[in-house]
Amino acid sequence: SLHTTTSGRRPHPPGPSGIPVLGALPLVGPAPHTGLASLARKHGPVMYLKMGTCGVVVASSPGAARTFLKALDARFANRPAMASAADITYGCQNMVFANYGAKWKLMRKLSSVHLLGPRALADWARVRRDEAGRAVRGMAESARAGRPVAVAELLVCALANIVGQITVSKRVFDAQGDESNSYKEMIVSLLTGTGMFNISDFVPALSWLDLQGVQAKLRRVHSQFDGLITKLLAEHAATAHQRAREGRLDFVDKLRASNDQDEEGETITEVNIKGLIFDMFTAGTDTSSIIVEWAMAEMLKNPSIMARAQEEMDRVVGRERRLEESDIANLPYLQAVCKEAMRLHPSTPLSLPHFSFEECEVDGYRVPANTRLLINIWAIGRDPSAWEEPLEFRPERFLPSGPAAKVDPMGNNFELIPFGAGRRICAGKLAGMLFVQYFLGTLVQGFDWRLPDGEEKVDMGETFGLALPKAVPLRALVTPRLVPDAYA
Ligand code: HEM
Repeated sequence: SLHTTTSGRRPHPPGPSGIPVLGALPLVGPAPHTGLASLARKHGPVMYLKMGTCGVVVASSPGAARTFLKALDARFANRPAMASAADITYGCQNMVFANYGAKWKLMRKLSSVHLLGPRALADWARVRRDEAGRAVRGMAESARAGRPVAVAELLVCALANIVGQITVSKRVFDAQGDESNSYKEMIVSLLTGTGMFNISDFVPALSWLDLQGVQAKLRRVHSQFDGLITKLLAEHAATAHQRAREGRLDFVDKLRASNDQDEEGETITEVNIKGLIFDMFTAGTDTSSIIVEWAMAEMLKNPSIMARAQEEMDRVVGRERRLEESDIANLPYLQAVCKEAMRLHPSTPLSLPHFSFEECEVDGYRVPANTRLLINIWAIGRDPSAWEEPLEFRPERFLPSGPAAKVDPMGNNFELIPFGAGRRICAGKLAGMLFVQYFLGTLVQGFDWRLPDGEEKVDMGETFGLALPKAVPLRALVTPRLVPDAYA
């Protein structure tokens, strides 16, 4: 038949042929999400290519994502061994890069029960309200001083303080400034380093050369980060008695306690604990802040969208008090803005790589065992067969009367999968959604926004890594719009 080669085996899905050794790597270019999207326009939504010695399959349409993350989800639930990942994640003993197996399951379950599931999230509401309050006070101060607000830095700082409190009972940064800047730099270097198409990962024979210098840089940043985590854990140990006496255990306390219950013979080691803290600080902070920053940039570019969002705030919340999380359900336009920002600016454009256990068949083609799977979330959100005017920032499409009213981003509708889908879907999707809605809402309700004098246009360029932040961080001037008491 058409799909049988002379050897009697089915062929791989279509794709570009590359050059010796590097394969298709040079075709992908420095911004792989766009490079792979243009290759997919030529070769199709299920594309197979060689990157170095590795086989890679790329899904670039909602239908292709459904095939891999629903029909074939179990077979692709592993993670590839990546040199750049092993260097920064305690040899993949964290959750994000763990192989699909009993240890991963246990880490995921404990994280959900004690940190990221609906009940745990409700328990930490006070921490989020507190940090949003501090952020708002800091912004009111910037307003008085006529100083622009650096949106991403402000948010990363607030989110890291939330993560610090719920994992190890510690606010990690007292104020914005040098300390939070260096922390943000650490995260950014880690995310850009891991997301980069690292030649060593694809051509293991060349890995000792570290051609791009990625691993050396990652190892440096990682040892800095490990220093921070080690210090936090030492302080944490010193105050364990007090927390036990007062009955207010944090995530790390609960992880340790879970070992006494001997879950199916699996235990959480001290290295796993470090790995999980690392995951929460990296996966849990810059992802949400990137989306809020993009949403603010889009609204500064489109003032009528900002006006509509603020009009909704005035009607539903008023100006006498700050937004609360319980208001979000009554703010459909805010929700629509968040979805639209996630569609056009997903924080992890190629998701995280998956890896197949065994050979399988897709649309009559053969995908071998040990193939990497990339889901081009970025291209899917801009797919013209799924979205009207895909490049326009138009929150109205998600309103109850709009064409995408029923599309939710939680992994059920494959045209919008900012958190991925299936077994490996983002473990923090509820927290991420809440962070984005609550913090974006707080910024929009609390302040009027304008660009600093002399800046006429918002720069909308992207920087590619594992995450996709704005190339130029957004800075803007704010004016309070609530009664003064609301900022106290
Ligand atoms: C809006 C914010 C966020 C976005 C867009 C996002 C997106 C993603 C994506 C695309 C993945 C990969 C899914 C896959 O492999 O198929 C992922 C994995 C993960 N995320 Fe998130 N994330 C966000 C926030 C968070 C938060 C707040 C946390 C925790 C505090 C978190 C923790 C994780 C973890 C632990 C994984 C690995 C799951 C696994 O491998 O089983 N994320 N996220």
